[in-house]
Amino acid sequence: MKITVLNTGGTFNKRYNPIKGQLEVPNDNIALDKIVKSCFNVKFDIKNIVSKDSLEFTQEDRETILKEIQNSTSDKIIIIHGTDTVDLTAQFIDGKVESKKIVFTGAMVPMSIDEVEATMNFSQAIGFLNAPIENGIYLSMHGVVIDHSKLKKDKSIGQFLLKD
Ligand SMILES: NC(=O)C[C@H](N)C(=O)O
Repeated sequence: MKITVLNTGGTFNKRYNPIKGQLEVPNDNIALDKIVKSCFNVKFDIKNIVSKDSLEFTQEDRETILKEIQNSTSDKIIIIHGTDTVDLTAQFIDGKVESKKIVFTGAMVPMSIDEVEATMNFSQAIGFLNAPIENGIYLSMHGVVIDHSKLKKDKSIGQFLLKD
């Protein structure tokens, strides 16, 4: 199986910069590389297209993501995205892409601080894409992979919960 991964930054990728004394979104794929090296049955094509906290995303960044999806020859795409505005990007993409299975994911805690949550959110996206699913725009967070419109970040508790 082949999966394209578009890395757009977010907390998933953040690492501590000891010189500046702060967490930063790096423009590399070190967090992802760590996970995919255990996926012996999947061939990944990983592309770093935006490296930002998603609170700083502009319309141009969302256009960049859309263009990458539309130009991709792959029909299975995972997008690593910051959790604060992943809903906005998923809504923007919705209706503009056909014949693809797109799964957005991210993390509340950087992979560099605690690997569990980021690895779970990403791995469940892989498992989902392994199944015979319909084309669509999905979100993979905190134990579910579901149509993006059905899962929402509760900012007061830092959890993605199913909408009623
Ligand atoms: N957990 C996160 O990813 C939050 C971060 N502010 C972002 O949206 O990039």
